[in-house]
Amino acid sequence: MSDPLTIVVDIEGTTGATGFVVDRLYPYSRERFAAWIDTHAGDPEVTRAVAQVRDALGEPDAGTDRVVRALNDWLDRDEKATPLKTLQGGIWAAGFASGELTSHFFPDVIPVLRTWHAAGHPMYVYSSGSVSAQLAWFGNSPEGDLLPLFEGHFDTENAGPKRVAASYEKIAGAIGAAPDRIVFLSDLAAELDAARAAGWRTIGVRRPGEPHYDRGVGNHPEVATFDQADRMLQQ
Ligand SMILES: CSCCC(=O)C(=O)COP(=O)(O)O
Ligand SMILES: [Mg+2]
Repeated sequence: MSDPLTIVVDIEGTTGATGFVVDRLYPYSRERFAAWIDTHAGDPEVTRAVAQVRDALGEPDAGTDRVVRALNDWLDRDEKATPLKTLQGGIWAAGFASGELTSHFFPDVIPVLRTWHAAGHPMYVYSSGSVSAQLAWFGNSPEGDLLPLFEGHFDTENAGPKRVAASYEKIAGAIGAAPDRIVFLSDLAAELDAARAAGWRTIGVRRPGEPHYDRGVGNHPEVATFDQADRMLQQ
């Protein structure tokens, strides 16, 4: 018998509502970028992210105001730029640690994640949200700490962009699993296409009410809930 499939999940639109991220988390970070950058000037993660913003702008001497403007422009366009995600991750992690933020999951998700873990499926997260954001998110769920369910976390910094096949090849190498023994669940066809191009199995999560619903998930096997995904994996 073959090893259990490795399951990799996206966050926004797949395990939780896009609206929660955009309406709750994004404003939370927007209000705090300037103070965060100025009060964490000695933090290497912040220094690196600010340098990446300056590089992207082509303005090596950009001050905090200019950097914050760039971050907010990316937020307005929902551009998943790595330095934006790094800085958001630090700000959100502090918000989760203080109890100001709690994460959000669709009601079908946590029970199925527990079932998959109990059945021996190694599970990972791959999100544009930074690894620090992911750790805070899964560590502070309405049902407590979900981190023990996962073997590891990938983001655009340690794996690369989510619409590029090479990122999935890199993750498969890091996990040490054969590509055709990994299944990726995401709400975005472009991400699923990239995973499939790397040889992964794919499941498109298409939830009524989500902003990407009308776009569909291309020609990937499609579910509306994690219960349906669980049944699909058992076939
Ligand atoms: C707690 S992670 C925050 C979500 C986020 O910032 C994001 O961009 C999610 O994108 P995903 O790749 O999970 O769709
Ligand atoms: Mg998503």
